[in-house]
Amino acid sequence: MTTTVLPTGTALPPATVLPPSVAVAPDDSWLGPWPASTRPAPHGDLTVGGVSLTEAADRFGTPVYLLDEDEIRARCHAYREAFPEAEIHYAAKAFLCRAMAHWAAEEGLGLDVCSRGELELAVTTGFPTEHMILHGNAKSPDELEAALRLGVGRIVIDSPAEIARIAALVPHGSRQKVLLRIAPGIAAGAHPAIRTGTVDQKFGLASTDGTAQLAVARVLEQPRLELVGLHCHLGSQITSVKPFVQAVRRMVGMMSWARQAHGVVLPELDLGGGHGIAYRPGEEALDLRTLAVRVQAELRASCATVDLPVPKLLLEPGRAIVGPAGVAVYRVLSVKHGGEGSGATGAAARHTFVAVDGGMSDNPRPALYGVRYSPRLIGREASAELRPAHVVGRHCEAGDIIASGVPLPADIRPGDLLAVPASGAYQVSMASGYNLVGRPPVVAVTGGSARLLVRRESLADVRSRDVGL
Ligand SMILES: Cc1ncc(COP(=O)(O)O)c(C=O)c1O
Ligand SMILES: N[C@@H](CCCC[NH3+])C(=O)O
Repeated sequence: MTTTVLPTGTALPPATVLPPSVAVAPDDSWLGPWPASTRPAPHGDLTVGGVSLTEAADRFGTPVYLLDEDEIRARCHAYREAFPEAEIHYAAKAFLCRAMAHWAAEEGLGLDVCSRGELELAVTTGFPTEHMILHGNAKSPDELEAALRLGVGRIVIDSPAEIARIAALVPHGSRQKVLLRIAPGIAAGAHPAIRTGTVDQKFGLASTDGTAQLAVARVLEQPRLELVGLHCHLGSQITSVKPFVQAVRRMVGMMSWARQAHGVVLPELDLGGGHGIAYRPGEEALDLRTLAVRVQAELRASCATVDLPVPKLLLEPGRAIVGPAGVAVYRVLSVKHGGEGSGATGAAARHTFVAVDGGMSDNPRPALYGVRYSPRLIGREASAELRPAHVVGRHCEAGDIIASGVPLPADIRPGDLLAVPASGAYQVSMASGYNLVGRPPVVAVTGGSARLLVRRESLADVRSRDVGL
């Protein structure tokens, strides 16, 4: 895996001049890397949601994450339209703050939560707990206790041991709705670390060796558990419809088995999330409409084949709701050129390194999965020719790389601003305290105004947790 080295394929000769027009926002497609509201503005600026990115950088400091509220709402709406009979639960792990929970609720989405933190933050916004699904391959006793106390709608059982554990927490006279997470034996997802549909990994119960079948029987024996359906989540950043169609077939097969073996007709099928987005110009996203047509048609057909009533479909998209709505803005802190000779890859090359004031502490995805982004200069007209540069973070690791070989003006310099599209998912939510630089603020933009949702983590925040000497 090439996560900590610069890929040799991007080592363009220093003299290579790329075509003068970088793919300029806005992208026509709502699945493009920039939010649909993105517009060019004077002096090389861009606006998103009517808000100037350079003004936002000045007002909130950098790095800063902007979320286009209308884009998020439109994406929630698009899911509801594409799957009119399904329940759509936004996967909070992609990004959660109170405003995000509020938008999801207002747009008629439920919430997939996987920790007590996510659950209780959403509860503080008044998010209805009956529209929440609790996940987790290792739920703690206090998480389960909180979920039951607060009335979470469904709990997804992810291991045999959980069955009796959850049942024991359900008060006398009531029943908890549960789904069983199945590992359907399908390999899909952009990186091995985010493929969760295969049978030999930590999520779900394998249907190939009888583990899942035994778990169905055990759940049905528990009078305080109501088995409402089966769940699977294949993985993340999947850009093809095929694995989802295959999953429908396998899951319906399993539901058919449950009826034959136990006489139960399970009313729900949860297919999880995993819908891929474009991170760079020209990259493919999963097409929502095609997904909707193919999955719903397969569900009807598979059920008809085994004479099962069509279950209610549940989906849990995270990235596809919030990812394309986010833009990260960084300030350049230093520009330097690598020396002649071998770099981290061992290949002879001389690269330009543009270092910004954030990096793997606000976006660990490049270091985790070897992915690369497509930053662009904002805030000044650049007449210099475009040359390939590596945009790197400020952290103490050579693998802290945001982009490789992206075209930037040859006179890029400290003080310049770089904006990175498709930054709404799994960046702020996976931000860390590395090097104690402080996690960045999150700002909502809509209708020409910007409002702070999550403030920057300060030295005072860090000090307040540090209680010993
Ligand atoms: C159970 C479950 N549901 C939904 C999601 C959301 O995935 P994505 O953000 O790729 O749509 C995840 C994360 O991959 C997950 O683990
Ligand atoms: N964190 C991953 C996706 C995994 C989603 C959680 N199951 C990403 O950044 O792409």
